[in-house]
Amino acid sequence: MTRIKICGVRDRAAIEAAASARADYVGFVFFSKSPRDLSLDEAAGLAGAVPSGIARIGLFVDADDEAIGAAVRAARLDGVQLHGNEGPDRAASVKARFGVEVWKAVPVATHADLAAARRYAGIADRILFDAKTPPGAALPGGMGVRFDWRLLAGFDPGAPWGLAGGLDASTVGEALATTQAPLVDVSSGVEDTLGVKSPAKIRAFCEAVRAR
Ligand SMILES: O=C(O)c1ccccc1NCC(=O)[C@H](O)[C@H](O)COP(=O)(O)O
Repeated sequence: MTRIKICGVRDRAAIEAAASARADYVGFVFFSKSPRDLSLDEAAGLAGAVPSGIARIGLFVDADDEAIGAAVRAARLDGVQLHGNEGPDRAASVKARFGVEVWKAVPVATHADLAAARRYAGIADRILFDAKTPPGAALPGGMGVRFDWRLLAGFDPGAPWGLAGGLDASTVGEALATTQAPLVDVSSGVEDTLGVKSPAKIRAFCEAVRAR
């Protein structure tokens, strides 16, 4: 069954919607430039609202150990998603130090970008293929940008993986048919406005995935 991650949750209604729609993961963003950024206190409060059976993944962009450690403890994170320029050595170091799952986001625009993913095989617990945002973009992810999913057809990164970038309830079926992704990750596609999750869109997204 395709796994689902709802990224960038900021309130209990989004967590409840994700839980009732049987999402597998919720993502907490720890990146001050993001409209989805959470303080440690906010994250700790939200973590308490996540039912067992849903894993909490913290998203970081080139963060240091101090920042990651504080968030892992405050939000009792099950995993860390590295969404910046972290190389394989940094991914390995985060895994060894914090003992949580490590996901590495790999930005994709062309076929050549896929090769980068293999550097994380055997190190990252999951590789997340996300669209490369345009130069000068406000954020390196979470912007509803998609890439050509056909690039992933038949590609084996050598590790568990997932697909992100520009997914929503109306596109995820085609994305899954094209890529056979074992996990899909969505943020802006289940929002009403930037950073504000829609429980109805979360439910519709999960239903579209499960309908496959
Ligand atoms: O969500 C953010 O604000 C964010 C900030 C910095 C790096 C990554 C960020 N989000 C990543 C995601 O939420 C997802 O992994 C992915 O990019 C999908 O986003 P979307 O295209 O909006 O569905």
